[in-house]
Amino acid sequence: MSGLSAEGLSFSYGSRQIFNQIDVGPVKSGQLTALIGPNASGKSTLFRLIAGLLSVETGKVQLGETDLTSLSTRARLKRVCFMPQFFTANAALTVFDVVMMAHKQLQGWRVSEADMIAVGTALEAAGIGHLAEAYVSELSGGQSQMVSVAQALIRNSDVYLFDEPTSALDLRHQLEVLRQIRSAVIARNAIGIVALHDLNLAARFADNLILLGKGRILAQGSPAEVLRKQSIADTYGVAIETTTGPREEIVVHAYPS
Ligand SMILES: Nc1ncnc2c1ncn2[C@@H]1O[C@H](COP(=O)(O)OP(=O)(O)OP(=O)(O)O)[C@@H](O)[C@H]1O
Repeated sequence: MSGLSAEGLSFSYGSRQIFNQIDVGPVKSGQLTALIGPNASGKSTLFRLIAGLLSVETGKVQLGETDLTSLSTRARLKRVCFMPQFFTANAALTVFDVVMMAHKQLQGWRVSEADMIAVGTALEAAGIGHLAEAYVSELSGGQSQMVSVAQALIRNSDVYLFDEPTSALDLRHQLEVLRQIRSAVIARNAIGIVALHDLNLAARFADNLILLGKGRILAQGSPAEVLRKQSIADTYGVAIETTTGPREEIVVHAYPS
């Protein structure tokens, strides 16, 4: 498998056009890419189109040599794992149950000892082993988000799409979850894209950024290439200054323009 790319992608919700013939990527495997852009710029819609949860009007989504738009839903779901922005699950299930369901999805429901161990290990790795027996209806917003990340990372996919996986997390958990996502994507040589609003987290954890604005790809490249004063000012309507942090990462300081 090599990169993920979209060519000539068009999509509308009814009469409302969101994308008109856009090209995305190629997004490389074995590194983390952050999808950034203001509210309503189309990040979730782009993820849903890549995952096949929405159908493209024109264009194709290519994973290496494979045109994903030509695959069956089942085949596509096996290759592309999408973590949505909002967690939904049946309230009568425990955290262990819902992570097991994600693990067994598309594989059949015979649960082996190895499956039990895999889920327990995934929960420990996600730092939520202590929540295994908790009902999902009793979780905080941040705990639910960590369960969603565990559900995604237990899957064995070629492409992982995370829609704002840290929006409900405290500072420590933001860093921990992004570290975990980044290591998993690199270790599996997978394609990983994380939609983020926090440009500093994007600059720190992602190798490449894609800047989306008003349904168009405005920039793609390294944090230094994408986080430029003018493009951020134009896209977000704020003034920014950038400095270099202690780990050579770009740090964005934003001010109302
Ligand atoms: N089901 C839908 N029906 C109609 N319009 C929709 C639907 N979902 C999203 N939209 C519209 O599509 C546009 C892009 O929305 P999308 O959720 O993809 O943006 P986003 O960049 O993920 O936003 P945010 O950062 O606020 O989560 C918005 O204008 C939104 O109102």
